[in-house]
Amino acid sequence: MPIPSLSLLRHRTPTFLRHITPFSHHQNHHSLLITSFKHQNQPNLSRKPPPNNNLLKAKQILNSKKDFSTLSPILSPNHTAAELSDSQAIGTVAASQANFMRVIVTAGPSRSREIEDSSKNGSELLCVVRAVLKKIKRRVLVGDKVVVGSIDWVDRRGIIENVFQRSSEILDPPVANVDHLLVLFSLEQPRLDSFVLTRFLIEAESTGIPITLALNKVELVDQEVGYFDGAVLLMIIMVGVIAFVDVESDFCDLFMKMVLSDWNSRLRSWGYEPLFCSVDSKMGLHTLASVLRDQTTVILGPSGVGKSSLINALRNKPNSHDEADNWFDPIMGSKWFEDQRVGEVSTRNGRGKHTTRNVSLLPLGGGGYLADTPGFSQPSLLKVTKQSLAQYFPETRTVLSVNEPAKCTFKDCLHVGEPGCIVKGDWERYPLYFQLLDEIKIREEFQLRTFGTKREDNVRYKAGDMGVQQEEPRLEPKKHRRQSRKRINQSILDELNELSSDEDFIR
Ligand SMILES: Nc1nc2c(ncn2[C@@H]2O[C@H](COP(=O)(O)OP(=O)(O)OP(=O)(O)O)[C@@H](O)[C@H]2O)c(=O)[nH]1
Ligand SMILES: [Zn+2]
Repeated sequence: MPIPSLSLLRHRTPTFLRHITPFSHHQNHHSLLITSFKHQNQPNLSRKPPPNNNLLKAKQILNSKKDFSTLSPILSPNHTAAELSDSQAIGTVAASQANFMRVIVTAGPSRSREIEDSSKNGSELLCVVRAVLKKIKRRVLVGDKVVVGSIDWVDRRGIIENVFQRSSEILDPPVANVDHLLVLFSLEQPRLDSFVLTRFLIEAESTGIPITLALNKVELVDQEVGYFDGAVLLMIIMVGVIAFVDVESDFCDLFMKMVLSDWNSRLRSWGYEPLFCSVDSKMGLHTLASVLRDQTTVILGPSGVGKSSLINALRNKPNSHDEADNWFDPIMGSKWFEDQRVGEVSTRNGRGKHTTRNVSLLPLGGGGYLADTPGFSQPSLLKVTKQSLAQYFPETRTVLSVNEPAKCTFKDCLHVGEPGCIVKGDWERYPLYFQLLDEIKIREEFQLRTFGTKREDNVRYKAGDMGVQQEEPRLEPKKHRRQSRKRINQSILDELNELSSDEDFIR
């Protein structure tokens, strides 16, 4: 069986998305921090404490009350604005440009004389990152919730002093605290393809972040007569005649409804409730706007499906009379949040031209943020293992969780027809599951041969300081760093391509 997707991978940077558990990120970078914290807080029983230990401790506590950005661990989510000094605020990093971060204030100091009300919420601040954070290599990402200090409210400048614990993190584009993924496809130009859609959905599912599926360009469906073959087309016309519709005017409408309802029922059987929309005809945009409200959403989907167009439409249009629209107060002359560049779809292959570049969180009218991602033809699925694949298909996930006590006979069942397997083959995407499973198996076998271990097992967990779980690379003696990861991934892809062309040859 050919593996059509893989040849495309060669030319594109894959999108890795990952979802992280609290405390698991940044551990490598924070050994300095954690050690210093440990020495302050854990009594050293084997040695007599220095006489000024208590004083030192008290001073630290005082300091951290006044300004909680001293050398302390990542802030926990329950720190509140009440602990802020007058020149501090809490905000969200919305964009990063060279050495500057654009922070949008979400909570100002509560007892400030200058800022008596909460009117600073929504203010854009141009910030640099405090030198010590750079020294200890604490990366500040777009999406991070941060404490900004030394704020000049007139010039809108500040210094990022500390970062809050992240609830999630995706890798490409690097965005923290994403709470929603919008998988966007178009019905036409480029035409919706169930395998490509499945790859994007699996990649999105593997992050654990909630997903909304939206299908754009619905108005193009009635123009694309090639959608059905001749026989089906004839049937539709006959149905139209039988139903006494005015074929001239209503044929397109009927045709569109049939296509949409066909996709609707298919996608529902996959476990999704698709939203149909059109940036051009503005259909479905209000529904989308209300789904996105007050969340940080990252849009992903292939190139040319209309991600940038949708962002522009959502940001410029619905509810523009709402007061909530004015919550974002940019610095005069700021341009980073302005319209996203919309690409042209290549007339030759119906694909977009990869116009999206930097990642920014664009403030939405009704509250919340939306981030664009560059459109890739295929996500790599390099984070998905053959054991985890089934749980990223809602169809099998449901069966597996409903039958939790029963389970499959074998612990490591891959659900490909083993005796005693509770996953049956009566679902549309079962063949796609097989196809992806084959691809992942080949990749894992290759990794096993090359690394001597599977990629997932390259990481081991140990209980670190303060009970924090730490990730550590498990390196095979003398085996590590033989080849760069990039080269190994490239050779996996090369091998897969060879395999698929061999199979073509056998046919
Ligand atoms: N007919 C039609 N065209 C649309 C619609 N939405 C977007 N387009 C067009 O589709 C093309 C691609 O749109 P973009 O917004 O650049 O697509 P994208 O997904 O951001 O593409 P990348 O940036 O390459 O990932 C542009 O020519 C848009 O005008 C729609 O609802 N209907
Ligand atoms: Zn099974």
